[in-house]
Amino acid sequence: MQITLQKSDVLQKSSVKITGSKSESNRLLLLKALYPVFNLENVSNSDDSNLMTNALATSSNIVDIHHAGTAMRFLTAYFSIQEGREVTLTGSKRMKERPIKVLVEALKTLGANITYVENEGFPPLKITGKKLTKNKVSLAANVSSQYISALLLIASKLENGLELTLEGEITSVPYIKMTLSLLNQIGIETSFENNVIKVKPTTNSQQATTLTVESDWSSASYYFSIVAISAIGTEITLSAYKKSSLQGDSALVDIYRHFGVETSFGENTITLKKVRLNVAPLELDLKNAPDIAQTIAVTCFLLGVACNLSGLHTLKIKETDRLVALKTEIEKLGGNVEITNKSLHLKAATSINEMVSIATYNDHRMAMAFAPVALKAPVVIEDAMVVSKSYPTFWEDLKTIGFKIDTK
Ligand SMILES: O=C(O)C1=C[C@@H](OP(=O)(O)O)[C@@H](O)[C@H](O)C1
Ligand SMILES: C=C(OP(=O)(O)O)C(=O)O
Repeated sequence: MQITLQKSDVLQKSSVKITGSKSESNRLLLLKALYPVFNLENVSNSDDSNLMTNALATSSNIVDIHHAGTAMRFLTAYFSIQEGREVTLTGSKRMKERPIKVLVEALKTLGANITYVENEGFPPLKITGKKLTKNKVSLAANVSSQYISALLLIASKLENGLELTLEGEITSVPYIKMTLSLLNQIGIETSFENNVIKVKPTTNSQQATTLTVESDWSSASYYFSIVAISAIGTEITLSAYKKSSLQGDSALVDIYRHFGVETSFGENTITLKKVRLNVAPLELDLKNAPDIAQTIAVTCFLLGVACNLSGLHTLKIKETDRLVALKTEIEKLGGNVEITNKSLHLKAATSINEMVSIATYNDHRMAMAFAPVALKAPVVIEDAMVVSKSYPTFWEDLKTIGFKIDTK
């Protein structure tokens, strides 16, 4: 489905309730399968979390997780310890291009039985579950933090726990810390010192408790962008959020101050308000928050502000090569972008082309990051339902805050 977003005015004051974090949800769903003593509230209604729920519930020996990176990586570890079960874990065409060797090698070092069904180093995988007897492994930490989180999520089920040594520069660190915090919340002991993470084996004494997933900060980023390019005084209130978040993308609060957006915290809300017009060029390292790179690049383009974004080395192996996709689509709108393997450089734009058709490359974040363009010029978003990967009601929610959306 293709949609046309018409030039529209965001309501001066509006509010949106956003679904639970898909990162927190997919960790907690897996932990609940391992320790069925706790209840979850505000679980994400995203495709990726529904896929995770179904994959954990099925008894089928073929599990297809489509585009869901966290599900692919976390379930590789999960099925490795399901003794006596044989599963082929597969995904979309793109998933078969997203590397998984670092995780597979680490699990094999611990004793897992995993083979590649098609191409060496990539899904699909045939996993024969067994008891893993080793407890020490080193792995590269500069490719994807999801490999590390996957190992940590099963670590307390190994008879001697786990000691992970992280090699190289550690990428996406807040996601690793999120995993450790969630383990701690259900009573599992961990430590993270220098480049070594230790997880103690469980005593099976987890307390029954209810854990509430905070809403998704990456989804909130699109509203930060909308407020940033709106008139002074525009306010959007989002729920349910808290000040001490486990999600690294809560760095949005500091980052968008640069764009004249002030954030205030209510009891379980954040209110974003545009307070200042002048914006200086931006230099930013996003290695701790890769998922908001697209949002920020488009905000800068729409504000006519130059930016140099670094720390983007993981973007090439996500839902699409996000660096190439950003350059292509921003340039269709009239922007000037240079990219390397790990950075993006945008020149200050002076105008914007109308009725450009934005390709989304099976990437939810391409569709959502370019939606704010409509505030400057009418724009077409191709394959718009791609947003369901993380935020299925995105377009409905945009309508409630004043966007005009025509469906074709
Ligand atoms: O652990 C997670 O929930 C995630 C980790 C990040 O991936 P990388 O560590 O591969 O950068 C992030 O981009 C992804 O959307 C979610
Ligand atoms: C990269 C993402 O997801 P995943 O790696 O889990 O597919 C994302 O949601 O931006």
